[in-house]
Amino acid sequence: MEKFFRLKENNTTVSTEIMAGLTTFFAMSYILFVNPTILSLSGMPFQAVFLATIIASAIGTLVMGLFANVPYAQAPGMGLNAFFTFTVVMGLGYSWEQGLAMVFLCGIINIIITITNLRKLIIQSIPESLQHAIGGGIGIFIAYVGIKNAGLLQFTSDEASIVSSVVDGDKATNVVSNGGIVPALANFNNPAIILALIGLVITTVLVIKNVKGAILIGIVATTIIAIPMGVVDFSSINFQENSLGNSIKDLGTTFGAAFGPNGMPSLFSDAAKIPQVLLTVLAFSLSDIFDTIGTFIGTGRRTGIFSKEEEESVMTSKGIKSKMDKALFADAIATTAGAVVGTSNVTTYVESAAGIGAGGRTGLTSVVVAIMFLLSSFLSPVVGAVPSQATAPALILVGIMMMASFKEIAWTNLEDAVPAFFTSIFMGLAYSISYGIAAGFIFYVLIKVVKGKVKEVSPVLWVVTALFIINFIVLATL
Ligand SMILES: Nc1nc2[nH]cnc2c(=O)[nH]1
Repeated sequence: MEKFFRLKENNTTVSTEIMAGLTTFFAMSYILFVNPTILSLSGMPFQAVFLATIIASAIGTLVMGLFANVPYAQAPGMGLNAFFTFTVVMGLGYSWEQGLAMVFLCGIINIIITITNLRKLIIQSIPESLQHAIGGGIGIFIAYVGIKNAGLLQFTSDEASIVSSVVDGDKATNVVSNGGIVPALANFNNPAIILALIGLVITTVLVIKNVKGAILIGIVATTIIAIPMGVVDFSSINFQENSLGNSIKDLGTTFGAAFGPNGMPSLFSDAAKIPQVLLTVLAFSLSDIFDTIGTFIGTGRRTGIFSKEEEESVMTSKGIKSKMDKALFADAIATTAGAVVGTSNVTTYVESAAGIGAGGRTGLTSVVVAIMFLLSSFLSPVVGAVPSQATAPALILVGIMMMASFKEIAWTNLEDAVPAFFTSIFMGLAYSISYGIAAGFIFYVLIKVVKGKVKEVSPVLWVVTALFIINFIVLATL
């Protein structure tokens, strides 16, 4: 174990890595239930997506741990599963099988740009100030995920602002609203939100006091407190209905569906639709590629998981040799594997920062997360019992830690501050890592042009910025 993961060299121990793995797993375990909920709205069977989520996350996370030896975990991303269901299937009218075929193509593009060093060129082209902004922005993003999961905010939409809604019986299951939706502080009048506050206080105190395992202790303590408060009810767990047998039976429907008659072949049968198919694959790819790059730059820099020398060797070395190369490769193959089993894009999760914050430094952390994913195929009801209010404080605190990158940005110089704002704060508000990066790039290029400093914009940055603009125009007109 010591030799394989080089624990001593990375200043860590087996117990720290296990604690970090559990922390990351519980911080991201919501995806086991949220991903099937979102993707099943596209017509995919819930139980099949549940198992596909586990299989794809476990494969991606294991490769990350065993091949790259870094403490990152993977799972289907929350931005792209919504894009899959609400834009590609419901909006553009593709079948979910065709959607999976597009995700598969996106995975192949990811693999190609990773092994041909194109991804390194892209990373190299991101200006230093924007790299720090991405780091701090991911802090805002993850803290915002935590604040929302804790239930600290409520959103009210006036009727005129509702763009579309899905209604099931007398219940709206999905509502899309424009800017007329307004966030506000929630009312502290129910046990769930009071539990979130208790969890936040416990975790803050433990973190400030530098207690070992603070974040995981916070999650466990909050879950235990949730039982007498009635937020978690173990007696209502239905082991029968959520059995592994049921999920395996259903998996046959999604496994390989990307290549069935309703999938890949039908995607290219109508020549008139091919441009739209290619642009949709481009939208998937841009978002996926920049999400991962952002997550690695944002979380790896500050913690030293990817050292300065490592980053430099990434730029000069050929092939897949450095840790970062291997991590990017592990990320690239996970989306492809996910499309085969039946889920939208699998990506490196920002929640990995929670385990890194708890001291995780090697692939052993990821192996623990992968084992937990596999175990949850048997124990899904128990995993589901950890309430989101218990993991939310971990996300908020880790987000705060990541915002330290902001100190590297010259906020008083508007030439730096404007792109940094869009890359970071807007990333959180738009709830998308890659669209934050896109907005940051666009304003960076604009400002350099206006200032007569065009030479400072690398060719790769020009191309990527142009692709993002095309992407936004296409999404607006589809
Ligand atoms: N990097 C990343 N982390 C996530 N955690 C939850 N959803 C996402 C996502 O889309 N990207």
